[in-house]
This record gives sequence, structure tokens and C-alpha cells, in this order.
Amino acid sequence: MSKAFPTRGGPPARVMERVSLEVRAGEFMAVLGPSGCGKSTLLQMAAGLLPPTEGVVRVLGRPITAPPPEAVYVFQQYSRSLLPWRSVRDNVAFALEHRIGRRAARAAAEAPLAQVGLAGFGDHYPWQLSGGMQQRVAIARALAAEPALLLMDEPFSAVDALTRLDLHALVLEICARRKLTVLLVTHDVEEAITLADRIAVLTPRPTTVAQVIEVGIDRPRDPVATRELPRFLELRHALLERLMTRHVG
Ligand SMILES: Nc1ncnc2c1ncn2[C@@H]1O[C@H](COP(=O)(O)OP(=O)(O)OP(=O)(O)O)[C@@H](O)[C@H]1O
Repeated sequence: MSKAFPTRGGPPARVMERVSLEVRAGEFMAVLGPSGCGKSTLLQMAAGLLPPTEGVVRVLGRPITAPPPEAVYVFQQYSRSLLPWRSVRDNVAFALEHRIGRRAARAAAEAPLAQVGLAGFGDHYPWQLSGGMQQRVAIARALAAEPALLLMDEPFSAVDALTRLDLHALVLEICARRKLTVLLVTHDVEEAITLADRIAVLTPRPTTVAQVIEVGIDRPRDPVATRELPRFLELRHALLERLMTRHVG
């Protein structure tokens, strides 16, 4: 698919040029690219939130023009995606209320909260929690919807480095337990290697897919020990070399 945005008076800004990417069922794919290359645009198109200028997005073989019911989206700005006037439990219940009603949704919120390590925090409000805990709430809300497809836009970039490692461990654990297909957009090379089965590397604008790399590190993975493996270091080196701006052009 291709994407161009209209500009005032000038020719359209071509952001994406014939991007073709297939995410296999049950796979964790990371999309890695330099800042501003169009990663969020790509994810929004995959989510049916933004139409491509040319081409088509298919989810489970169906062309989509609106967010598919199988998918949930986790945003970078958890503080903006949680509802501050609702308790943690009611934020998670929000994902289910339209299907099963408020009371049943509240009860169903407990399991995903426990799964992200927040059992006992249901009555707190988002603003009473740390950034990492708030992002856990957002992940619990995503899981509550029992999605087949999880779309994540730099979900860990707003938290500190140690919290990020904790959240990586959480995501690895969730993916080991549930059969999820994940598309994660990130500019963090180490995050992509730690979490993904394959990494799609994007070029600067107008964006195309430069390469799709098989990570080839066995699971279960530990986010700390994985960083010391020769394969991790080899991939990290190759990806950083490719993505650093001095190599662009
Ligand atoms: N609605 C829009 N109208 C015009 N231009 C847009 C629009 N949305 C995005 N762009 C442009 O498209 C390009 C890609 O933006 P996008 O946010 O997808 O990049 P990104 O790779 O996610 O960036 P970052 O890594 O900084 O988050 C940018 O140059 C941006 O200015």
C-alpha cells in the first residue's frame, strides 16, 4: 500500500511507497524504522483507522475499511488513552461493557488486571499510579477484549528503562500464554529483538520495507539474559548500523 497526505497548495507528501508486509497468524512482528518514517501511519492503516491512498489491508483475508473486531490498539500515550474519571477496574471494564454490560464487565476485569500484576489496584484511579502501572492498565484493557490481533504503537517509549524491561517481561509472558498475533511499531532496536519473531525494517521517507529479518532466538526469552546472547548482539549491531542517520541516503 502507499500513502500520501495532501499539502497546502503543493503536491501531496508521499509518506509510504508500495509497502507490502504480511504478518503470520500467531507471530510477533516488530516494525522498526527511523523517526518520522511513517511507522504510526503504517499501524493506523493496519488498524483500519486510516485509509491507504493505494492498495489494501487485509485482516484474516478480509479487506478492511474500519477497525476490525479482532484487533485492539495500544497507544504510546497511556496517560491520554486511560479515562481519568474512571477507576482502574472501570477502565479495563470499558473494553467489555458494550458486549456484556457494566456489571459483568467489572467482574471480568479482575482476571486481566491480575495477569498484568495489578490485582488489588482496581479501586485506584490512573493518576494514582506510576507510568509503568498505567501502561499495565492499558495492556490489561487490551487483553480484556480477548483480541486475536494486538497492534502496539511504541507502547513503552514513555516509561523509564527499567520499567520498560519489566513491561517486556510482561509482554513475553502474555504472548507465551495466549495465541496472539502482534504488530509492534518501535524505534528501539533492543526492544524489537527481545520481543519479536521477525523484524521489518523500514527506510526513511518515502517509506518502503528495506528488509524482513528472522530473529531466531528461542523462547521462552528472558529480557535480561537475551541481551547477552551472541545472536542478540549480532542483530543489534547490524540494525543500529542500518538505522543510524549517518548511513541514510
Ligand atoms: N495527517 C497527516 N497529514 C499530513 N502529514 C502527516 C499526517 N500524519 C503523518 N504525517 C506525516 O507523515 C510522516 C510519518 O509520520 P508518522 O507519525 O507515521 O511517523 P513515525 O515513524 O511514527 O514517527 P515517530 O518515530 O517520530 O513517532 C511524518 O513526516 C508526518 O509529518
